[in-house]
Amino acid sequence: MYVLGIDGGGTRTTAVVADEFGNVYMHAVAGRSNPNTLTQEAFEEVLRSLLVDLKKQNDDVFRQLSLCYAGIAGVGESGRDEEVVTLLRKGLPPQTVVTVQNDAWNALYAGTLGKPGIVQIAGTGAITLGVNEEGKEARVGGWGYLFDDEGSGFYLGKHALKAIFRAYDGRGPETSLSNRFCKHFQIAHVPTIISKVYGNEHPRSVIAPLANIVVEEAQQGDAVALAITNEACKEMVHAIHTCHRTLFANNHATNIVLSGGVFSEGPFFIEKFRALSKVSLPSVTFELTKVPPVGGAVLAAFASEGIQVAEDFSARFNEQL
Ligand SMILES: Nc1ncnc2c1ncn2[C@@H]1O[C@H](COP(=O)(O)OP(=O)(O)OP(=O)(O)O)[C@@H](O)[C@H]1O
Repeated sequence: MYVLGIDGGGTRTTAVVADEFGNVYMHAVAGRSNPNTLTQEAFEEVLRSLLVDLKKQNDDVFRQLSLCYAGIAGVGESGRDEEVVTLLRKGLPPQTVVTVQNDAWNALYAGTLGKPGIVQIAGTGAITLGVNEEGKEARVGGWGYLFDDEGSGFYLGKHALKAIFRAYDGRGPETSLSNRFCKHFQIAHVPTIISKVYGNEHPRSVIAPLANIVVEEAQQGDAVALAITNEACKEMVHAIHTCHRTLFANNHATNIVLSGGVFSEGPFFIEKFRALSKVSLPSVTFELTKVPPVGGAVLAAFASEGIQVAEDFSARFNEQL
């Protein structure tokens, strides 16, 4: 069975046609596709060009597409799902069943390989989502960087900035983050960071990338950086517990997937998550995604029809992508 998976993000949109064995037939990339940050024409053009590109690559397979699952950023809360379904239908063969969801679901299935579970995403922003065996869905957090998004890159960066200014004043302990941030911004003194944060770029784009440094310093043993990452993990585990309680019995053997740039140093976080939930959620397992998000979209398409994929799906998919 041929399936089209689409991962529409804030920077680019990826589409892949694959089968249940993980064979990849077509692969196309276009610009960002969050409908809330694009004009209607620009949004339609991204999806149209993506489908035209795929069709050109292999018209024979394209005509046989059974399912299309598009996980698109900004879709869900905005209530624009139906509009996106209609748009995709225009460019797809008549028999193709189209499903449109928020792109966070791609991340879940990229880890659970199509099974129920929970995903904790921590990129620039953060959100917790899950689905159970009955198809019930739950979402916790991710309501915006100004007051939510605990555990995100922005959260880590913001708390680290707070800490270096406290250290500068003598209100808080010394931290290696001060030197690291000065080097990062190529400045000599901590207060000069202010002009960088309140400069021309959006503060989120300046603050979130500091997360790499925070995690590096935490791994090097800096107590302040370590406390920030520990607090972030506690917050995320709180969100995971809340989501879990809504969907599963306490002793359910749930897959909890960690996805997003903040988890690049996977084992460091997995260990913390395990320790924090050892008593409260003894049967859960934490894991990183096994295929890229677009692979998660393909898996979500199969899951939506109750189709089991081959055991070596991820290995073949990753090899062929
Ligand atoms: N090795 C690393 N260790 C810790 N954090 C990292 C690492 N690499 C990247 N990050 C952080 O991950 C974040 C970006 O992650 P990602 O690319 O998944 O997010 P995004 O797609 O831009 O945002 P979102 O998922 O919120 O839409 C940044 O805050 C960055 O600092």
